[in-house]
Amino acid sequence: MTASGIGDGEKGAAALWSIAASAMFLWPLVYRYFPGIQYYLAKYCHRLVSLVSPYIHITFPEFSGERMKRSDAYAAIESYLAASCTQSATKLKAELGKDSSSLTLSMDEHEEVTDDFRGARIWWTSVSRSPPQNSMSFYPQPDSRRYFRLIFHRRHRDLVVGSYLDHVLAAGREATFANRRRKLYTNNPSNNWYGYKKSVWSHVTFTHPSTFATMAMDPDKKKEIVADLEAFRSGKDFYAKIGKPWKRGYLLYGPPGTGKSTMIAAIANYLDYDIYDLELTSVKDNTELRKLFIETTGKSIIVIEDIDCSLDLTGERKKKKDDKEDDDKEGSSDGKPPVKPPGDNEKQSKVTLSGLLNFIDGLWSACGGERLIIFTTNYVEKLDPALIRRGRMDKHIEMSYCCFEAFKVLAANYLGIVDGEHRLFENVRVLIDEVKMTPADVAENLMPKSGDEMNASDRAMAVQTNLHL
Ligand SMILES: Nc1ncnc2c1ncn2[C@@H]1O[C@H](COP(=O)(O)OP(=O)(O)OP(=O)(O)O)[C@@H](O)[C@H]1O
Ligand SMILES: [Mg+2]
Repeated sequence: MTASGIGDGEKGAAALWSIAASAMFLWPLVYRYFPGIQYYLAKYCHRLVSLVSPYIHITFPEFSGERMKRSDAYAAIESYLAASCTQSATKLKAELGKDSSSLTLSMDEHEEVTDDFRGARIWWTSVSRSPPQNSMSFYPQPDSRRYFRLIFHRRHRDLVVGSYLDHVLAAGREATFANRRRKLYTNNPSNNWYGYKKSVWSHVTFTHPSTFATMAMDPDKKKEIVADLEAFRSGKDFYAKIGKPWKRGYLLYGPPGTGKSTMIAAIANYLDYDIYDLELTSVKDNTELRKLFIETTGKSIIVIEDIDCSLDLTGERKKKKDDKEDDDKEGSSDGKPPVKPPGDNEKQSKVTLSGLLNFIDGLWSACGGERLIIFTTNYVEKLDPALIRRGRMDKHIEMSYCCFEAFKVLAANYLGIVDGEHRLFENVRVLIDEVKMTPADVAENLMPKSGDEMNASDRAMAVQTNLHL
């Protein structure tokens, strides 16, 4: 019986091996004649599993909206998992944290962690799928697609969908904001020759030290600006109530060296916002401008410096042979002038004034909210009134020559002289109103020139001498 049993077992094993070998042999043939079979097999297997499995899967892809924009939900989940679940993860990735001295850990790809919420156990997996590689292609391969997968038991469905996901998104957003290092973005030049571009913005960490305390300007004006920023920051409900998108436009105008760029840095530091420094002359057309806008995040400042140099507002439009064909639909009909980058006609940007107006307060400008848009110019009178009317540029701030109050701030910053207690201050007070000197010029005179050679008095004297000239 034993012998016959062994014999049957051997026969069974042999039969199994022969079926497996036949399957292995036949599979390429089946695959060849029914190329879509893999898809159907996977589909029906999945259906079968979901019929018997009590678990529900939800995926959160990194890019949504036809890959136009990185998903906020994905970013929030990434931060949430980094903050609350990395203890149990064994594969982690590290990045520099907010102050650049400590490292922030987050979940690496293909890692799984668990989370517990009001008695329910939840599994999170980070997945990355590479697209099929085409070794013969001249074009760069697209990036891999990443997503988070959430798995939980059916009986927790209401809890997870109703409360847990809200909790994850809220905690994740908070963690993102607390951990982030502020960024200074600039727009990448238009598509390269094969039309492929990874991201419309590139960034560096924003570390400008300017603050309102170091800004040299009339103190009343300073207070007014700070109050305006405060009202904006806390005005979410108010903007919703009056039916306006949560954004505000600032126009900073004045001669060179009066602190317009310094003011932008001070505003960003005060509000703790990112800066998007938009180089308009390298934007190809209105469509690209809109794309750039969509890719900006909330709590940010969009800056266009020297707007008078970016847009030709004299109305003279260079006629090119192929102008008609090339004109952007939105821009060509209104006869508004295009942006003229200096020099190179071939690469001429086709952003129009109407495109820019749309960018500031068209329908798209409402995406996201909590954004300041700041224009700077040396020649406010050159700008089209439509561009700077209230509603687009809500607050006009004149940055002017150095007044005595501003000088006192610079003296305190550069020389450590507080409350105007210096014998030369009376002379400066009289002279500074007579001579137009920019804060940049005053600051340069107050800079120590060679180590400790020059003391505070000498530097104050240098300012006075310059005022006499
Ligand atoms: N109001 C100010 N308060 C403090 N520092 C100032 C001020 N204005 C100018 N400065 C100093 O002068 C330098 C140049 O100023 P800034 O670049 O802000 O001028 P700007 O108005 O942007 O000039 P431009 O029109 O040429 O761009 C700054 O680095 C800063 O040190
Ligand atoms: Mg500037």
